Amino acid sequence: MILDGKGLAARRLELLKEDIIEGGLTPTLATVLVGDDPASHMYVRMKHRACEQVGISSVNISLPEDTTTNTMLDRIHQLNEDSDIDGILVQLPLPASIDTQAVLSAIRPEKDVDGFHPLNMGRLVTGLEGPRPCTPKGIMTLLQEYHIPIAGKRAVVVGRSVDVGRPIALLLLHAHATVTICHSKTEDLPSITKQADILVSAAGKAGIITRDMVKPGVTVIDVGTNQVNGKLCGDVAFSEVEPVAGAITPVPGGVGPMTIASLMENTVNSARNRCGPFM
Ligand SMILES: NC(=O)C1=CN([C@@H]2O[C@H](COP(=O)(O)OP(=O)(O)OC[C@H]3O[C@@H](n4cnc5c(N)ncnc54)[C@H](OP(=O)(O)O)[C@@H]3O)[C@@H](O)[C@H]2O)C=CC1
Ligand SMILES: Nc1nc(=O)c2c([nH]1)NC[C@@H]1CN(c3ccc(C(=O)N[C@@H](CCC(=O)O)C(=O)O)cc3)C=[N+]21
Repeated sequence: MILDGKGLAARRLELLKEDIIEGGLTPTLATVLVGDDPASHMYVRMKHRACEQVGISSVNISLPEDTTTNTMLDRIHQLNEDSDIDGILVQLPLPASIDTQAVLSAIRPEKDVDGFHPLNMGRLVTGLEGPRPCTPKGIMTLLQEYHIPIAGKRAVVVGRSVDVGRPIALLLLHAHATVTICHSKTEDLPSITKQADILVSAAGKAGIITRDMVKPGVTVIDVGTNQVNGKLCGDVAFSEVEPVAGAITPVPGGVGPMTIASLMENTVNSARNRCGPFM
């Protein structure tokens, strides 16, 4: 079975559009984009297009590659103070000269639609309500929509980044999976991935998950977005893994659109909570 993230995301955006109208909400998202990496520009454009589609106002702040951490902090501060702005997204990665953690920590937690602020990360660890990182949130929505059993199952996450690997491992743990996190120092990766009932690959390495590394019937979530000869492909060797998998996300059309739908949901939640913080 193919897990159709593109279709599900489109349905979620339609529902969100109705929620915005019914709630009389006027959500506004601000994106901050530094430098001229074409992929980052494309992703930010996609986010603004989704905003337009659901009725979220959006503004983009583009800054040059040589922007300093202090200038970034000033801009974040202005957005924090601007009562018209509900959500702030700083497109990652930032140039190496900018202190990413300092920037993410400067965003008011109530406006942190990526869920990357340390306070919101703490809420994620403890299981308190709060904005969840968009890609992991989108993956959980996809698993729930397709009624993939999680409780008691073995989940293996390949990748331990702060934005994807760690938070998806925690969300799966909260849903009562038995979770293993793998990374570049993991020894004998195939022996671990073969145990997975749910395998999430967020390594950013085209084709690292092959047929011999998975158990028949596994649910495969492919987060990877890799450019190979000008073509977008995931971490999973799709054509050989798909026949043995019970369910699998395609790239494109899987996790990516769900990430954007989650961002829209987090922005609307911020607008709903405008009068008070997340509880
Ligand atoms: N579709 C979407 O919505 C999104 C897609 N992405 C994509 O997902 C991928 C991962 O993103 P992100 O988490 O930010 O990337 P990072 O580069 O920050 O993290 C990659 C992780 O994978 C691990 N890793 C790398 N190579 C291997 C290997 N051969 N075996 C085992 N583990 C390995 C690294 O280990 P170590 O820690 O030891 O270095 C690291 O923990 C990228 O392709 C990115 O473009 C990201 C966000 C959203
Ligand atoms: N602060 C921050 N938050 C993010 O959420 C964030 C980020 N920075 N930096 C980069 C990554 C990457 N990311 C994607 C979003 C959508 C698609 C997506 O929709 N992809 C389409 C394909 C697009 C195409 O055709 O190339 C798909 O998979 O179907 C992919 C990747 C969000 N990220």
